[in-house]
Amino acid sequence: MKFHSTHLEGVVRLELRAIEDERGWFTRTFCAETFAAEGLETTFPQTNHSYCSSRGILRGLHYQQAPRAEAKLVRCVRGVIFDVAVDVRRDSTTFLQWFGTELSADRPEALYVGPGFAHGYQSLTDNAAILYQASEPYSPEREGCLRYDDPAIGIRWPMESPNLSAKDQRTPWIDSTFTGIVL
Ligand SMILES: Cc1cn([C@H]2C[C@H](O)[C@@H](COP(=O)(O)OP(=O)(O)O[C@H]3O[C@H](C)C(=O)[C@H](O)[C@H]3O)O2)c(=O)[nH]c1=O
Repeated sequence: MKFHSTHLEGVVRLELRAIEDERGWFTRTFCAETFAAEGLETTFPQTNHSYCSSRGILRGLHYQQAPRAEAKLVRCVRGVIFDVAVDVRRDSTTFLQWFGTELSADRPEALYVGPGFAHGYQSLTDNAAILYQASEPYSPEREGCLRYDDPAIGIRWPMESPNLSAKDQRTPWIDSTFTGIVL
């Protein structure tokens, strides 16, 4: 696997090696030793699988605050999604900057989103799904939310008028009182 840095320190694109044969292909999606050598989290006590029945669904953007700030290793396992990370680390030089990338189940790739980033994704096909490992257990009491269309962040999503959960619809835009999180 190859690790490609992004303009956000802590968000890394993974190019996985597909070993092909007449049956199909095999790829390793995680390796503690390799991740440790890259300075990435290596312990993922939880794995989540989320499915979007139709294109245009947008989940997020969510993050967990310290001491439950979590890294996520995201793989698209069905269809195609647009995956986004937003830097919410208070003292970061890229505070509130975002990175987005398309992930496809047909390509051996993943996105590592480190602690201190809000994460969200939009389904670009019907029946899209992601499988993602989290470095902290689910802690709703520590959850923070950013609105997908917050002008303070300016994310350019591929599809307009997304289908949101009630929780995400209720999420307000941030104002000057939002100072991010400290890890
Ligand atoms: C995340 C999570 C959720 N839940 C329960 C809580 C709700 O009853 C139900 C759906 O939760 P929610 O609407 O927050 O799911 P998403 O909108 O997909 O949220 C996710 O969206 C973006 C993409 C993320 O990166 C986070 O992992 C996560 O916040 O699953 C759990 O029981 N455990 C969990 O780890």
